[in-house]
This record gives sequence, structure tokens and C-alpha cells, in this order.
Amino acid sequence: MKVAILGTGYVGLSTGVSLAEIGHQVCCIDVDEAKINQLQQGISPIYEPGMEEFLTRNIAAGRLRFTTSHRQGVAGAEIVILAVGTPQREDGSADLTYLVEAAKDLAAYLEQETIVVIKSTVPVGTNDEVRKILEANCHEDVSVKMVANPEFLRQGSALKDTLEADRIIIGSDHQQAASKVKEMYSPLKVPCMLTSVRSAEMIKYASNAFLATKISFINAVANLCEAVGADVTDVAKGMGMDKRIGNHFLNAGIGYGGSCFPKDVKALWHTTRNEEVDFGVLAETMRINDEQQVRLVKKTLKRFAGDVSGKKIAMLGLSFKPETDDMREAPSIKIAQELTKLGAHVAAYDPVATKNAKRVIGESISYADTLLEAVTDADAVLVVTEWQEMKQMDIASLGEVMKQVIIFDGRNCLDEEQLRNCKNIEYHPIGRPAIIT
Ligand SMILES: NC(=O)C1=CN([C@@H]2O[C@H](COP(=O)(O)OP(=O)(O)OC[C@H]3O[C@@H](n4cnc5c(N)ncnc54)[C@H](O)[C@@H]3O)[C@@H](O)[C@H]2O)C=CC1
Ligand SMILES: O=C(O)[C@H]1O[C@H](OP(=O)(O)OP(=O)(O)OC[C@H]2O[C@@H](n3ccc(=O)[nH]c3=O)[C@H](O)[C@@H]2O)[C@H](O)[C@@H](O)[C@@H]1O
Repeated sequence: MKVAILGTGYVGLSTGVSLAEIGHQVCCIDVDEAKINQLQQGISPIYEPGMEEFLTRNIAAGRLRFTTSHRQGVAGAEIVILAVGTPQREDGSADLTYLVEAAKDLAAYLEQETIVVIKSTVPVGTNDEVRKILEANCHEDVSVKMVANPEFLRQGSALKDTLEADRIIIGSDHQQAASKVKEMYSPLKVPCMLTSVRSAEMIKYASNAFLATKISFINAVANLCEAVGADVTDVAKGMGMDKRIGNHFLNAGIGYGGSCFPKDVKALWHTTRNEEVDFGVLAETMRINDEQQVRLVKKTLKRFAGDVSGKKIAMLGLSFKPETDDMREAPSIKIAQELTKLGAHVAAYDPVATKNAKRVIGESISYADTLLEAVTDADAVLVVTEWQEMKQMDIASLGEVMKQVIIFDGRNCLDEEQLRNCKNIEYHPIGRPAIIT
């Protein structure tokens, strides 16, 4: 099948390479010329494990092309997928500017049988609005068939999540269009659920909001565990053994970040307000998350009797989670700002996100080139992102370079046995008893 994709972010790119991998002819279009130039050479503009291998292979096989020209990209496509960004507006609602622009860019080139798929995360009703824009701007012979096909990939495992998804949601009011999209995905052997456009749009928001709520719930349990002397890791394990609860997304820590959970929970909350539907649990999910993001700062402050000014704090990890250089809504931003406000010197280290972090956090903190440089002469270490390098760090040798080994683990990712075998350390995880040797 010939497929065009508008947008080469995580979603557009992962979808593009995956569809090419299963044999389709794919053309990815982006308005960002620099990105397209890189992609044409097989260079990925995003850090995503395996992406360049997939790019190179499919470009060489002639199944994957990149262009800035909507005319060239859309020509002859049976299916056009919109995968542009839908960021959040000031009031929390979804900003559909890019999507509206993309629809206008596309409309003139739609051919009679083209199916338009919205893969971006969009509020209920958006497919109808985009259909109206397309109809107002396309050739009169074209009858626009919309399909809502939300994406569920995670950054860092985007390709695996696309190729081995749990489900593919296909929402359309045109049976023929839905069948065609189902056929496009059929080599993947992933279960497809066909539904209405509006239900498909809602499935995406409800899924992200549910996962975010699961995280806030376990973080609230973790805080309670700390107060009553229980261990949240065991509590989560015990809860997760119940199949109705499930053991995924019950890792307590410093709250969720990233380009989607924060913005999607806010957008859904905004919809509930517009529709005057009471959905208080979303407000609580957001409130708990806001507080959890600064929990490490509060713990550090308490440990130093309310004064961290002049202290060197090593912050290990900057990206919102491992295996990505994405800094969008990363908890590290708030932690760095709060510690700096309190007069601490923050020395941050991240294996891949430093360049992006400098743009977001700026020069109010210092950036180390190595983990060792960050922890040298530090008064405390804060583990903020659970990169493999942090998990494997040699805790015993910290005593040789730090003033005193005090560790606050925001991801509960360090090895307890190793910690217990070290001398003169203080270890403060989240929702678990501290280890002091
Ligand atoms: N990042 C993620 O992990 C996931 C994102 N989503 C959703 O998918 C959508 C896209 O997200 P990302 O891939 O992260 O976006 P992104 O913001 O990283 O990339 C979007 C791309 O679209 C391009 N673009 C903007 N206007 C265009 C136009 N008129 N024509 C062609 N290209 C245009 C931009 O230049 C940019 O390269 C969002 O709605 C997001 O909520 C859904 C699941 C996972
Ligand atoms: O709509 C989206 O964009 C995507 O959002 C999330 O994917 P992603 O943001 O890439 O990352 P996750 O692995 O879900 O992690 C999100 C945040 O939650 C945190 N988290 C996750 C799991 C957990 O148990 N505890 C926890 O604190 C992570 O550290 C991270 O900050 C969803 O998992 C995807 O299904 C969805 O497609």
C-alpha cells in the first residue's frame, strides 16, 4: 500500500519505519527542512534505540522516503496519516494549530479514494472538525473518509511498541475505510478493535489518564508507606499479583513526566470542565504528581536541617525517563529549579539528555560530562532517572569522592544488597525504609 505520513516526531517516524518494515511504500512529510535532510541520510533526529537501523534498511530497500513537499508526499497515497504534535495550551486544553495547518496543507492534494487517519492524540470531536477543514479545501470530487487511529507507543521502546502493540484501535464511521486501515496493519498480527471515531478518540485519553492515575495512586501509597513503616516495592508486588490490578505501572518514584501524560491528563480534565462532568480523580492525579516531583527536594532539605545553601548536589539523570533524550515535563526541571532557589549548587549528569536539558533548564546548574565528575565533592546524590549507568554505579567507591555518601533514590533503582554491604552510607529511597550503614 502507498502511505503518506505528516509529521516525523516519535509517532510519525515510528509509524513510518514500521509500515515500511512490513512492506508498504511510505513517504514521510515534515515542514522542518533540517529534520528531513537528516532523515534522508538515515540519521534520526530523535534518540530512539534501533531507529537508525530501521531507517537505513528501509531507505535502502526503497520503501521509505522523506520530503518537505506535501504535493510530492501525498501524490498517489491510499492512506494519509496525520501525526503532528498536539501540545497543550495555557489553559490545559489541546492546541490543534499544527493539526489544522497540516489538514490545510494536505487538502488540495487529496485524491478521490484517499483515507485520512488521525494518529495524533486529539480531543473527542476533532476528527469531525478536521473532516470539515478538508472538505472545505479539497477538490469537489473527493469524499473525505476519516479514521481515528490513536497511538500507544512509549518513547525509548517506540519501535517494539509499534511492531508488537497490545492493540490497534480503528475508529471510523466508514466501514470500508476502517477495513482498509485494518488491512494496512494486518502483517503485524496485532489485535484490532473497530469502533466509532469518538470512542477511539476517547480510548486514547482514558488510557493515558488511567496509567497516570495508577502512578499517582502508587506514589500516594508510597508516601503512606514511609509514614507507617511499610515498603512500597513489596506492597506494589503484592497488589500486582492480583490479575485485576496487574503489576505494570506501579513503580513509585518522583512522578510522571514526558510529552504526553501531563498534557493529556490536563486536556481530558479540560474536556470534563467544558462538558460539566465531575471527574475529580483527574485533579487529584495531577495534584499528587506536582507534589511528588519535588519530594526529593523536600527530603534533601529535611536531611540538611532546612538549609542546603552552598551544598553541592549531584543530580543523576535529566530526561523524563531512561532511553530517551526528551526533556519535556521531566521532573528534573522542577528539582533543579527548586534546589537552585534554595542556594544549592546542582551538578547534573545524563548520558544523552544534557544538550536538550541545557535548552530547558539553562545555565543555573552545571552539567558534568561523567557520573564521576558529578558526584565528586558532592554533599548528596539524587537519582532522578533510572538509566542503566546509574543502576550499575559502584556505590562503594562513592565514599572516596563524595564528602559524605548520602543518596536519595527517586526511582528506587539502586541495588539493596550492594547498599547494605557498603560502609558509612545513607540511602533514602521512595516509600521504603532508609538504609544507614
Ligand atoms: N511522543 C510520544 O511518545 C507519543 C505521542 N503521541 C501523540 O502523537 C502526536 C505527535 O507526537 P510526537 O511524535 O511526539 O510529535 P513531535 O512534536 O515530536 O513531532 C511532530 C512533527 O510534526 C511536524 N509538523 C508540524 N506541522 C506539520 C505540517 N503541517 N506538515 C507536516 N509536518 C508537520 C513538526 O515539524 C514535527 O517534526 C501528539 O498528538 C502526541 O500527543 C501519541 C503516542 C506517543
Ligand atoms: O501518549 C503517549 O505519548 C504515550 O505516553 C506514555 O509513554 P511515555 O510518555 O513514552 O512513557 P512511560 O513509559 O509511560 O512513562 C511516562 C512517565 O511515567 C513515569 N512512570 C512510569 C511507570 C511507573 O510505574 N512509574 C512512573 O513513575 C515515567 O518515569 C515517566 O516519567 C504511555 O505509556 C504510552 O502508552 C503513550 O502512547
